[in-house]
Amino acid sequence: MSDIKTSASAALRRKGCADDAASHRLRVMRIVLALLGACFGLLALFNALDGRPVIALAEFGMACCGVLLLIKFRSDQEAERWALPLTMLLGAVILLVFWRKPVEENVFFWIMLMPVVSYLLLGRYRGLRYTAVFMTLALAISVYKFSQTDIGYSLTAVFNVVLCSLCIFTMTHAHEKAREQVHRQLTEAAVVDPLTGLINRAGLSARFFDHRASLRRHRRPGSLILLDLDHFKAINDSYGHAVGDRVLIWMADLFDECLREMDAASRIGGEEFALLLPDADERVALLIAERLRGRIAAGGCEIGGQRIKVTATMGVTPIEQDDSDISAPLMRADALLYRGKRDGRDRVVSNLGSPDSVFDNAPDVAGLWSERMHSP
Ligand SMILES: Nc1nc2c(ncn2[C@@H]2O[C@H](COP(=O)(O)OP(=O)(O)OP(=O)(O)O)[C@@H](O)[C@H]2O)c(=O)[nH]1
Repeated sequence: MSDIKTSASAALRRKGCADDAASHRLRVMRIVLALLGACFGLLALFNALDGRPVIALAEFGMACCGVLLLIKFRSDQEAERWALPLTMLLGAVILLVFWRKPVEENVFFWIMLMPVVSYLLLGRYRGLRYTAVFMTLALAISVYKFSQTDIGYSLTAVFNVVLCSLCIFTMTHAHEKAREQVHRQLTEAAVVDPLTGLINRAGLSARFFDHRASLRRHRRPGSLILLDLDHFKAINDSYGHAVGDRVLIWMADLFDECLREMDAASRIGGEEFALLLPDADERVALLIAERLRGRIAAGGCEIGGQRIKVTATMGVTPIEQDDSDISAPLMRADALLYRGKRDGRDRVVSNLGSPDSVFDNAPDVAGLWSERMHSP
């Protein structure tokens, strides 16, 4: 029903506890830049003391670049944008030094660093492609250099570098794959209710932010239905907790049946559900809530051959332009829901009035419903 993965990362990002791909990249990039700055600074110092001022100056320039970029990179977007150019620049510098220097085995160490850096900065797929290209070029340069007479390193050294690089390449790939899997699982677990498979409040909050962006950009309406099962404690007491659980799952299935792809159904409490309906004004949301209420009350829930009477009370509210987060519409819907509970339960309450009074003289109700159910 909802794009759980998108919700998950967005929810975590907004909760500030994300190991989301972009913020992971930003953190890694800052570490890489700090290390490069320090390494080039040290190399510049050694070369200056060793009487090689030109190289020392170039290395000092690289160290300054690293530090400047470290100060500049503050946002996830910048990290995403600069990850590839930075990796390419570093790879190009290493290959250039390797190509230019006739006797320089030290460059081998830097070559072996590249798989790790590219996987960390580019992720699994781009890291794999980039490392493959980089390693092929490095190997081609080694082979070319062997064809030269002034070669400064042995075939054994090259063989060891190739083996070591392959090991690092494979281990980094395996590690990045495992990290991504764990990240995905954790992200999903953080926003999915394990019993019903619906998103939880964090997931709903993420969907709300997505919806709010489109609400502000395109001025599309949106509504929220807060639904609470009536006397659920009595169901648990009469039939047992396991049957209560089955009723909750049945509710989730019902949402799957009655809502569209773009709607977000969430379980935000024990027997409390919130339905975020993008592109539905208050009137349409009221109609949907009333149809849903009718479906729940009419059929009841059949579990293990016995029919369990289930009813629900709902509060319906439109999403307002200035709702800064999901708690604002939730509070409004909760007040309406409370009114419904107080007035006898098994009803839908909105500020428009009762569904009967709103739809009594509306010949377009069936059309409104079918139009909504057939849109994506
Ligand atoms: N089976 C099951 N029961 C749950 C779960 N989470 C909460 N509950 C139960 O849901 C019941 C909620 O009871 P109340 O808050 O009194 O609400 P209610 O009985 O539905 O009464 P009203 O909301 O006033 O109509 C409690 O008995 C909780 O133990 C769950 O995951 N599974």
